[in-house]
Amino acid sequence: MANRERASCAFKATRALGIRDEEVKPVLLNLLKLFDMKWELIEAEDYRALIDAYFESKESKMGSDEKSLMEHSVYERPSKIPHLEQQKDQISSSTDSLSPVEKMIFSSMAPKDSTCKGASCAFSSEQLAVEPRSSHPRKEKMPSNCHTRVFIKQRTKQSVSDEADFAEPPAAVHPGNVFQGSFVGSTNGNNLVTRLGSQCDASSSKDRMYCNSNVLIASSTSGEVKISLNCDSAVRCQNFKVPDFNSVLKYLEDKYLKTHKLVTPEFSMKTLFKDLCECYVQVGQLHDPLPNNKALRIDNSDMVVDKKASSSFRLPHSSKNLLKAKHKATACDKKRSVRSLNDITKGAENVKISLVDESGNEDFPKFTYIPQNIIYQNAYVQISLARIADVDCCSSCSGDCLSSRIPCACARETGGEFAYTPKGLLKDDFLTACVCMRRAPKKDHFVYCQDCPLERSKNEDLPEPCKGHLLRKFIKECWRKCGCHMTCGNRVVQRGITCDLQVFMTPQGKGWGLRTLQDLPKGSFICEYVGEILTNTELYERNIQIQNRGNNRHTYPVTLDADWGSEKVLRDEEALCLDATFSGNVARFINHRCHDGNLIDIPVEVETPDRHYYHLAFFTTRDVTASEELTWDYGIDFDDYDHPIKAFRCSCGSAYCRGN
Ligand SMILES: C[S@@+](CC[C@H](N)C(=O)[O-])C[C@H]1O[C@@H](n2cnc3c(N)ncnc32)[C@H](O)[C@@H]1O
Repeated sequence: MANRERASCAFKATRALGIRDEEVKPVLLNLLKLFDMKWELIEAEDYRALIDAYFESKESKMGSDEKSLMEHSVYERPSKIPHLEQQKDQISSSTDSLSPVEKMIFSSMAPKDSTCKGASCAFSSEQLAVEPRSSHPRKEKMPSNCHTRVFIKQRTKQSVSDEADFAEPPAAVHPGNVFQGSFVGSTNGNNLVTRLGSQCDASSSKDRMYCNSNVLIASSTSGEVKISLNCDSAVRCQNFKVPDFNSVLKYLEDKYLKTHKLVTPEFSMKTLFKDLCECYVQVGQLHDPLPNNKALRIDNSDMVVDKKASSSFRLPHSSKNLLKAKHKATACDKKRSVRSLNDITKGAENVKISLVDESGNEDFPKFTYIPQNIIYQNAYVQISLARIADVDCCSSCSGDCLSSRIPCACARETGGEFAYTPKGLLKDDFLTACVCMRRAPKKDHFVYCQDCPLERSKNEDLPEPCKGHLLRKFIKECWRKCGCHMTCGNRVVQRGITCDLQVFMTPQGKGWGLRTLQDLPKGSFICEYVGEILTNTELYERNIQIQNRGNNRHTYPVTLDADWGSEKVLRDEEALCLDATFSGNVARFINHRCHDGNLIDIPVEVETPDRHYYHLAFFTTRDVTASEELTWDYGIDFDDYDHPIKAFRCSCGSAYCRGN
């Protein structure tokens, strides 16, 4: 790959964390210099060297107040990359810059000439990586098979057993010993060093040299506590991969919850740490614990917190409860961490779609990701090649229909012209017509049902007359029976998502939202609205069930049937709707904006020649810049109090807001 491409990939990775390209650029240039243009060192582990360096540079530019604010309330920096640390050749060989506690840990853990021998590993002060406390990045070196470790630092004056928020990011994580032993404590003036591990004898420096120092806790009267975990038995496991620490914590938490371990009288911090080490080793061997299904349920149990965005060693909330720590409110309590998922689609789309919660407070959404519509139960969607007549397809075409002089049969729907440009964007005229029909509909843009299913759902006995349904312009894409290639320019929606999207927690209280991580020109296809296809009857029953459970709906079903508004009476068990509440794609996160949303939903006919079933696709109504939230007008009548789905109080921020 050329430098330019590699740089743009690096920016993509940092954009995913909400960092602007201009801020990353100087850091990237510095790193390239430092690493002698060795891109692979920067790209390793999802650009962690770059992200690390970015935060270091940010911290070094800040005043101390700002620094502590950042440490306590905004981001938690990703952890160091151990093997990169080894590669940096400017290595500090002294402990001068270490805090008293750090020095104490090093000097008590092993003598300076200690070595690594197979699985048994002792550290020298030079060998241990230390999370820099100063704003100046310090280069560290570690022995090759002792390349990871954990440091946990607490800034409050509590004892370690009260610890409930291990908020400092780990410097590195090392596969080491599963420990089996007892506490051994030693005091040194105002400082206390505690070691856990059966094979250690704190009184013997010789033993210490080769002992399997499993947990070392050091505290000082200034309130600083450091905990070092060493689980080096994992070194012996051939298939061990350094796990994400949040996954380890979740694993441990689940284990405890299942067995009610914490309520047993045997509970102690020692056993907790022992278990933590064991879980570390276990998760390190479970490389791909989840089957890569097309549709996987996302819930907290298979949540993997992205290392990049959340490498801090922080106990999940329920773990905090489990610890039952009497935790006094301190500045540390308020510390939040960016929590993220690397890909909510779990590989089901062409592109990864990340999710970030910069507030660090939210539960991840629970739903099943599906990349294509699925029929819930009774919806009658008839897809068959036999139903597509020759006039409904372009079987004699080849290659790219857009390049042919005469538009093929598939362009008939869009007035004999294709809806797309050769660049895959919606043509301006077509888009403008769609937007105008939506934002300034004329009388003749509405159709009225004789017996409206929507009104029936509001009042079955005495339905009001139909209020009218907006006519829609359709796109017709080429499909299987067409002779053209899959790369034909008239196949945009069916090729799926191609842009860089991210689900994020909106700061305006709208819940999760969707944003773009790249600039998007007007007319770009974003995604389809994917969900379960239900009949109107099924949707009605589902709404009642949701209400009976005392819940409000959080997703908005859309009507998916152009027969609505037709002359014939549309029966409830025929009318189709799309609901993404339980199963859906990324579109379920797109929030509403009154009138001037930057997206519009347009029906697309793909595999059926009629409009009983169609796809609903989102396109940008204007140029959209990277990091802008994507929104569309749900078409809600906020004054319709009889509507089966209660409207929310709108905080779209539009000058034309109808619902606040
Ligand atoms: C399709 S979902 C969008 C994703 C949703 N925010 C979430 O967290 O899953 C629709 C729901 O989002 C919220 N929402 C969407 N647009 C909103 C707006 N403009 N103001 C307030 N809440 C909004 C409402 O709770 C609505 O029921």
